[in-house]
Amino acid sequence: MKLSGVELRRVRMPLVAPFRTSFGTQAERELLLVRAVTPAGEGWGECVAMEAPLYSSEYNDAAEHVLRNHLIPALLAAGDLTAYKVTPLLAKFKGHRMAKAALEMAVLDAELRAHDRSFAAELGSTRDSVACGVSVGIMDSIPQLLDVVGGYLDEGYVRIKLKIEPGWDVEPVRQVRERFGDDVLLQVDANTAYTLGDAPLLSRLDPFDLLLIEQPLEEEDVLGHAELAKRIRTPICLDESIVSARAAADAIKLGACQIVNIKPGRVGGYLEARRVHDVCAAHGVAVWCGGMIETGLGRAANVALASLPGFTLPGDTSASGRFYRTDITEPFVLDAGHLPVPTGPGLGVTPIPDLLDEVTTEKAWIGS
Ligand SMILES: CSCC[C@@H](NC(=O)CCC(=O)O)C(=O)O
Ligand SMILES: [Mg+2]
Repeated sequence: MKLSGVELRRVRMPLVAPFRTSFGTQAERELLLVRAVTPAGEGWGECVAMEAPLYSSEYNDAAEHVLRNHLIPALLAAGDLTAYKVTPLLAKFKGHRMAKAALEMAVLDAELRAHDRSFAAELGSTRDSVACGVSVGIMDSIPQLLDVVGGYLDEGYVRIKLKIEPGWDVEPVRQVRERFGDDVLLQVDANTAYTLGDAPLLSRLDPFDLLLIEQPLEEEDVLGHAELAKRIRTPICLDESIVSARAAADAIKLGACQIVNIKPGRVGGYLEARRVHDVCAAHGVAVWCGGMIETGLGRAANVALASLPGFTLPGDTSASGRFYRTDITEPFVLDAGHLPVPTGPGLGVTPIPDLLDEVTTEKAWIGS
């Protein structure tokens, strides 16, 4: 199919509550949406970069700039286009995986809608719903944390993930275990906040039977994670370090991780995310679907991805209401701790025009 043009939208959505991680606190989500227009119809993509380069080197202004000036023009010039051609066509541009992922997602959505085929069918889904975990930010106090965790368990979430950082790690985990027991599936995410020298501290998490500790060290310290894995019992899961299927294979071979958090935006798209899934499955490594506070668009695609066979751990595929009072699509609502896998063509969801316009701060058209 031919790409007629692409609309870029900057969107700003308030969060229901501030979300604090080891790299900062967010009270709203600024993000970039991509609408790919073809003669056969249109498709939507969501860029998961943040307002500032705090999670990774990407951020919204840079994603918009590289899309507008390099990535979209390359696809406009390509003539006949399919989603599977996007990565090879954009390979000459280094990095910018989240920007590339958003563009590929929009082209894939347009193509699948035109063929009346769902993301789930295309990716290789084997389930019609996925078990959902929830990510809990760093709180002002332990009592506040326990209230929030209790609320999510009452809502039916099947797994709790606690954000940690030096000074907020062992004690919150101990208190959650004491209040809610040993049967709750519990894990922690450090977002690179520790160093190998913290191994003795991190080993104090071992008695709490955590599913995993996510990205304790900085993203480039793969060998450090391999060494840490020898010093603590809690399984190590990598997030920020895994930027491609090749990076996953290397990290697994080096013993740097026993579990992988897959985020399509971080690895350059849903097609590469499936390759990461396949590489991990080949090594017997469990994966789960991470989250980047997506709108219902990215959430729909993530739930489809999370229904592949190797996704054996609950992901951060929470309901729309975890972060947003009003989503820009029909909201994803938890049902007995699960979300249904969208079955409609493409993403299976589309933005609700009035709601999207309410949160749109800028629009730009690139194309004919
Ligand atoms: C937008 S930054 C959030 C990154 C963080 N994501 C979450 O904690 C899950 C957020 C979600 O549920 O969408 C992670 O490192 O895993
Ligand atoms: Mg993480």
